[in-house]
Amino acid sequence: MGKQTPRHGRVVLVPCPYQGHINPMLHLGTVLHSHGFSITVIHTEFNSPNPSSHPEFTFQAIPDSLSDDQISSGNLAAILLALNSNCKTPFQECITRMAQQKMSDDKVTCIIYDELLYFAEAAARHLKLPSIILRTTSAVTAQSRVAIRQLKEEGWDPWKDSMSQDRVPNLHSLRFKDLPFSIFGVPDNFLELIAQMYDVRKSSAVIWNTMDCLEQSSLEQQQQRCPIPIFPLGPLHKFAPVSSSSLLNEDTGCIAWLDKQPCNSVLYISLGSVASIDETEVVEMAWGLASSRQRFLWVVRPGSIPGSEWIEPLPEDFRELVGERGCIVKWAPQKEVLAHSAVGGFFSHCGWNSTLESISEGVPMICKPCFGDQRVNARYASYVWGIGLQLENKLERKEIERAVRRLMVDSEGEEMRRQAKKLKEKAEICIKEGGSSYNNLKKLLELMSF
Ligand SMILES: O=c1ccn([C@@H]2O[C@H](COP(=O)(O)OP(=O)(O)O[C@H]3O[C@H](CO)[C@@H](O)[C@H](O)[C@H]3O)[C@@H](O)[C@H]2O)c(=O)[nH]1
Repeated sequence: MGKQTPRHGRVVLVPCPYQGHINPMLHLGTVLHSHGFSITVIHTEFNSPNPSSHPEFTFQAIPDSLSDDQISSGNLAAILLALNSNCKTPFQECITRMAQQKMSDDKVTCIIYDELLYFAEAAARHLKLPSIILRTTSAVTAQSRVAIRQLKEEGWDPWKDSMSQDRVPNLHSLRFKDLPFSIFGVPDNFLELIAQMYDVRKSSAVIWNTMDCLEQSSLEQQQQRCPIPIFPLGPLHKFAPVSSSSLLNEDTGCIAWLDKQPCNSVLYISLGSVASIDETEVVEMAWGLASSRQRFLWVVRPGSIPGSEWIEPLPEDFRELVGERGCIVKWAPQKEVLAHSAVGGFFSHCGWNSTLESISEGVPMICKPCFGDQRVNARYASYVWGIGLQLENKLERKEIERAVRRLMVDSEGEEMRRQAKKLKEKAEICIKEGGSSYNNLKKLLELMSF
């Protein structure tokens, strides 16, 4: 699709202040900017994105009134509910100020908000502006969140059954243990969030960072239930020129290290920006990696091992033993890493961005979901798409050693790599001219000429 001028007005983006949500929102912003929209990102003070990563956008912070105690509690559901009640007024005031300051040909024409920040929809209505939802998880996740609510209404206790291997009625690929339970906060908070997120009646459309080729039937089912149009535009990071929107500093030295490793020989390990892993499991992980005798690039986020600043719990003799065979960093340029020819596998928590990024580069996965939608993604990667193997239990060295060798050495891993390459090709077709995401973008742009 060629670039269009003149500009179509200003779109306000409202990202949820976590890395896995900021990334797809800013990628979407880049896509819209390349099609003639001016972009303003209105964000919370908490976890604010780095404006220098996108000099073509305008950034405006609004007060979020989160206390230090709330932030450090890690209780995501409570933080999100607080953001939704604290941010509506400052957000409205910010847009009103923008309207007073801007020229009339650059007025705000639309608000696009993360599904978790539904306050933006109420504010948009108050300001008489159209709003669009961005969904940053999979379509199956949406189906299964709604299923949790329905099961609850029918008298089941999904929290009690959260380790059950039984299949979920009407979602036959999933077991109860794959449902996207939140480990944060009380169930009632979680159910309230779900109810708000999927009440779409007052918005104009839903943009979804997923692809028809991955989730066609779930998307069709979602569209049947949804009174507004759904536009699957994934993978968004491939639609836009990749510019980093990292909240943490990326250690680019690991790319030089990868350059020295043979093709498909390195297992990349990362659990995303939120999940943590306890000290015992980290040590098990280390010894599992050591005895697998495979090369690895391991992201250990500072603070992600509770009680430690960084990798203090890793035994000294492990670090000596792996020597040149392993590289440990605090944060990596993940998309570049996954695209590197030396990377042959991804040990992932299966956050939706990581899953899409792995698929986009044809890299098979060892799936170790930690919470929420990661369980659904891990199940789909392993059981439905055949591009990964899932670790079902607490991390234990023998199981890790076996999994690493199955993926990186055995013919089973080769087969998953073949499957992953096929999905990569399908994803590439989605965003090319005539592909489903490409066509959906065209339709979205028509709708956005409000
Ligand atoms: O060293 C690293 C590690 C990660 N990333 C990036 O960080 C993002 C991580 O996103 P994701 O894989 O989705 O994981 P989380 O950070 O855990 O994301 C949260 O948000 C996602 C989208 O809603 C959900 O799917 C997850 O379950 C939820 O934890 C990705 O774009 C990665 O490329 C880096 O750039 N460098």
